[in-house]
Amino acid sequence: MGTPANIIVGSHVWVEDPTLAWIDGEVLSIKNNEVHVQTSNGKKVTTDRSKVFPKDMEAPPGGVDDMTRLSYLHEPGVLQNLATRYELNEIYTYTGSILIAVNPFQRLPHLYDTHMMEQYKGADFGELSPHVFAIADVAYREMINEGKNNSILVSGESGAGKTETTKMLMRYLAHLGGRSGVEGRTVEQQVLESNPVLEAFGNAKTVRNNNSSRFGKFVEIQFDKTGRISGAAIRTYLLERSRVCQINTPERNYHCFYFLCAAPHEDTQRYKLADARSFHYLNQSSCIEVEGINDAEEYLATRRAMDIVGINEEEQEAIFRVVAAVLHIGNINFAKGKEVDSSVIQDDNSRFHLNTASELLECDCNNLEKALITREIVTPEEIITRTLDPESALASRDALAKTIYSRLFDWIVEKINVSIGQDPNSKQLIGVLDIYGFESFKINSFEQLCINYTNEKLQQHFNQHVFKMEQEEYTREEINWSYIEFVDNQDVLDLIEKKGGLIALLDEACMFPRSTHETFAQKLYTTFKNNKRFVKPKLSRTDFTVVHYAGDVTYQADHFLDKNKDYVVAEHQDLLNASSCPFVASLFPTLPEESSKSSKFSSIGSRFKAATSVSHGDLELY
Ligand SMILES: Nc1ncnc2c1ncn2[C@@H]1O[C@H](COP(=O)(O)OP(=O)(O)OP(=O)(O)O)[C@@H](O)[C@H]1O
Repeated sequence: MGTPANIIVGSHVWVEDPTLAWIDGEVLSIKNNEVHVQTSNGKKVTTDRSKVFPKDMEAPPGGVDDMTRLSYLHEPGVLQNLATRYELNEIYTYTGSILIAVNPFQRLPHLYDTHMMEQYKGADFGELSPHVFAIADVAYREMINEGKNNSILVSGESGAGKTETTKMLMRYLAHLGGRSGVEGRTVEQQVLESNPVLEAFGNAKTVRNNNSSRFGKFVEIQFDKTGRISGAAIRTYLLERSRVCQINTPERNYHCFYFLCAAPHEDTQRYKLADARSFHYLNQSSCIEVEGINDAEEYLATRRAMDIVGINEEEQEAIFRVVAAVLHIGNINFAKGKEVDSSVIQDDNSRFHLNTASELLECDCNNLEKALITREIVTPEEIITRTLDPESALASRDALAKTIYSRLFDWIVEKINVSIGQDPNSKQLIGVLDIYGFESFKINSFEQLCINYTNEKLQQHFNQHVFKMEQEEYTREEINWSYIEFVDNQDVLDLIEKKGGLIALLDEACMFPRSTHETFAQKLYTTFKNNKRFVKPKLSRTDFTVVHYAGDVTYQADHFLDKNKDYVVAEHQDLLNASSCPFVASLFPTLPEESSKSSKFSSIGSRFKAATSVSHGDLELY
């Protein structure tokens, strides 16, 4: 990064610090590659020359509003600039045409009022202080003036402020393209008002964020010829299904479960609900209440928001019935049956939850029981019914809960789209993509691979467009510059998405009945033995490391096969398709003959691969 500066005795520099990340200081002496630095907090540090970065002593005290104006574009310089501005409540900073937002963790209403919106309307980019409105304004103006579709990408780690930023972008676009004096609710109002509904069903408290979105979102705003908003569509992907059945302290399950348990008595009674602590899907974590969230109030607010987005009373009733059913399903436990590898409903308590779940889903209770503890195997000659041991029955139970919940979420998104309405004649659109940033945890699974793969794609987009564009501009303007080095990540993408790559091998493993996560991992080890971007960790039989552009991430292959398979167990499909509740039956429509005969497996990884190319297909990204 940047040009290596001449560091001599007396130079002001930055060195790494274990607690502060970076600390400034002065070079005392240099021996070969060893640099001795007196830091500003009174310590003496010895470090390698390659880890010492020059400090710009002439940097303005309030920082610069565009990082490209920094004398040294290195990590400590960038962080120092952001920190200086943050101290002054300047949360936005440009890097060329990219906006960096630092979460203020406090409401700053003056930044987002109508007066502010008016200021940014039509202002030249860079004329005013960096702001999310300026980004939306460029996207809108270019669309109007040049007829270009645009896409704004909002990325960052969990809790960084993506959802808030997306809301501000939408608000500003609604301000520019909104219609006044239209009867009823306008498209833009509906898009904004759909947020509380999506958040109730798709957000949860995580370690980092009390209201973390557990799905990716692409909002497409359509405009008519005059630049007025004429339609919108929301596409969501990769809802974290595992959260429905498994959570750890201090996280929570999806908000709607707690909202419903805190609903007025007549509602909880109708769904036979009790305290949230009595449900297995919620009490695996000791966190039931969240500071700042009043579940009882949120329940009513969610109902109101559903009214607004066109989900009628009857549909709301059905939605919450399904949510309650998922909770009851989670409380069904199994004991060993008389026969080998068989199971029975554990006790009266479990039977109560089984009965209640079947009442709420309006499906046959015996069939529900059968669907949980047996599995039919279709062979060319006959249909064999196999019993499941208690462990497999639990897995079957959780699979059912996850399927029901994710179908419910998809239904809600679809319903919002229908009620907002699309404009089939729209030729112009602005897309806002709110996507998780790069993730690397202690334990990384299939979800992290999908997320990091998307980020590799986005990184490549930046490499190809932003860096190249900037460099071409410098060359055109004959500015003397040194190449900004960027890491080409095509080889990581090849490893993941190419024919014979990671996703293809995973799909292949999912199709062979005898594959296990061990055989899958072994296949990866042999196939990518000489791949620079792939590492087999020592002493591990199932972990693998991918050398991503942002760092190494070690994935645990354990649940990859299951997580990649998006299939509905045939018994579950038949059971719910036969529900006498039209709403529940509509979540499980009869499959066309063709696909029901063939394998029901559809790969989430491959779908994700397709989605990442669609979402930034031919759109211009910011
Ligand atoms: N511009 C802002 N002004 C005020 N508060 C903000 C702003 N941006 C973020 N926050 C605060 O930070 C919290 C987390 O932000 P947000 O939910 O947008 O993060 P996120 O990046 O979408 O996280 P996740 O990926 O977990 O969904 C918000 O609930 C809000 O309290």
